[in-house]
Amino acid sequence: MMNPAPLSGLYAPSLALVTDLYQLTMAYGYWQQGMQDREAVFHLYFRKMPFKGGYAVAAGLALAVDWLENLQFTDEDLAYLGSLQGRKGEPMFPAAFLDYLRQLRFSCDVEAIAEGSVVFGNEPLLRVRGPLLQAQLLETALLTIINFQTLIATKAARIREATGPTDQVLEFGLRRAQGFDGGLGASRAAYLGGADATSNVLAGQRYGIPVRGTHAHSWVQAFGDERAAFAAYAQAFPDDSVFLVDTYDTLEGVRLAISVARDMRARGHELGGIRLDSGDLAYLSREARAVLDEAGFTQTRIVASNDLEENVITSLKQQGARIDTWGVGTQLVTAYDQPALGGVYKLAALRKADDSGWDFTIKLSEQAAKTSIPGILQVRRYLNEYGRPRADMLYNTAADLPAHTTIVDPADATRRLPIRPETAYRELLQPVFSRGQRVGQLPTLAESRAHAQREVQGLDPSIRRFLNPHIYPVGLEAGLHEYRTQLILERRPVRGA
Ligand SMILES: Nc1ncnc2c1ncn2[C@@H]1O[C@H](COP(=O)(O)OP(=O)(O)OP(=O)(O)O)[C@@H](O)[C@H]1O
Ligand SMILES: O=P(O)(O)OC[C@H]1O[C@H](OP(=O)(O)OP(=O)(O)O)[C@H](O)[C@@H]1O
Ligand SMILES: O=C(O)c1cccnc1
Repeated sequence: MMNPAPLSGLYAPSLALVTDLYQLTMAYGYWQQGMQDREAVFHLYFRKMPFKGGYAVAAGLALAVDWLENLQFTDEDLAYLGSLQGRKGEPMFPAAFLDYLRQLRFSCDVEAIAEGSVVFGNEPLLRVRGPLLQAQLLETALLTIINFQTLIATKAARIREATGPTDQVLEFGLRRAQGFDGGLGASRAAYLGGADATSNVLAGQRYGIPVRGTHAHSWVQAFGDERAAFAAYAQAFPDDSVFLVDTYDTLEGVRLAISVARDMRARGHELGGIRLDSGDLAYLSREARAVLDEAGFTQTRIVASNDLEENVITSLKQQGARIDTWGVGTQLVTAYDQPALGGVYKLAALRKADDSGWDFTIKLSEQAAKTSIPGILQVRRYLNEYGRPRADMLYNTAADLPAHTTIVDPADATRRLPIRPETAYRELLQPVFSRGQRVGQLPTLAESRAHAQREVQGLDPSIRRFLNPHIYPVGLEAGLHEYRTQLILERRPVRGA
């Protein structure tokens, strides 16, 4: 089926108010202090791997780019901000500041990891460098977009891992999604992460995702008689019919589907498939396959749905289920077992007030893993002799990199991985905006999807497994590790015994 070109400009006109109030109060404060143009560097990253998995799939960059390109405060936005009042009834933001916001145009540098890339905890997916006020203002929207997209793309990749590469995965989640926007975003991310199609028609129009579907139980109920319902559906879609066979008795439903399929075949049409939506899907699919094959319908597909997710799919496969198309809704679009990715956006460097260099900043935490990483970071992915990811190193691009680098595990500094100088690598953060202007072309959604599949398949199976996956090594370049340790020691209050 040909798909029309996707619409662009999802976030036009500007959605500048997709932010938390505190971003705007800080912006006002920076402007008042004359700090608005101090150059700053922020990193967006998550710490804990979603779904206790071994990898995540980066997603959302194209949406973030769309939002950034359209970013400006409209007259309506400014009128609303002008109407906000403080506790004593005074305007929260003075007119001069609103005028400043009116002329504000996005002018940051953005580097990002391509959508569909496999990523791990602590790695900046995005690096923003630019005027402090602006770079700070982007935090909430960037996190909203990247957190959700990455979460759902990762869930979809896991479901794809369970089904294997040749089965079909249909995303059926819209009705159970967190609202229209949640459903639309989830359909995009699910496709990027490995789903083949969606039932969500708006996502088909917006993003060019193939749309697919079967029919509901209500269709059968409306006819009362299953055979009549199937025949009527076949009349409407003689070459695109999938019959839902479990409204009354599943195996009887399969026999009726075959009876209608024979009539269809006599008229030169083939039944596309049947759908199972309840009961023991392993048993019923095996039985259905046997009956279909026996009747000569070996190409008729078996679609299954009913609260499916990667563990159930894995179990069904192990039980010899003969399902070749998986309809997955609730568990995928809501990321049911982990409904949020905890990505953060942290300030890592600030130009000195006298412009004589950088101050690298750090946020301390009781938990060592939560202490931020200072610097202007790049992620270098070292590859093994087969071109597969071996280990990732975060390093500060503003410091010299020695010829012989060593990766230090920030959770346990005694764990070190020396890197031979000839080891092949890729730099994952690539320019997307330079001073607010786009750099290069973004891949299409279908290209990012293909990239995701190559990336996940390029990982060692020990990292891809669901149960206690092997932890992929991600560490700090030794010099950066030492510098960070020194900053922590300088900042941490010393308490005597
Ligand atoms: N053979 C199986 N092994 C493991 N899990 C299965 C198997 N068959 C179905 N499931 C899953 O078990 C869960 C519950 O299935 P069950 O048949 O009880 O569904 P249900 O929704 O309660 O049934 P119904 O739709 O008839 O009310 C679903 O997530 C389903 O995908
Ligand atoms: O189970 P999920 O993974 O969320 O997949 C979507 C579900 O939505 C439909 O059920 P619903 O009962 O809403 O309608 P139906 O009459 O079409 O089955 C469909 O039959 C699936 O079971
Ligand atoms: O087309 C289907 O079979 C479908 C669509 C949405 C939800 N459940 C099933």
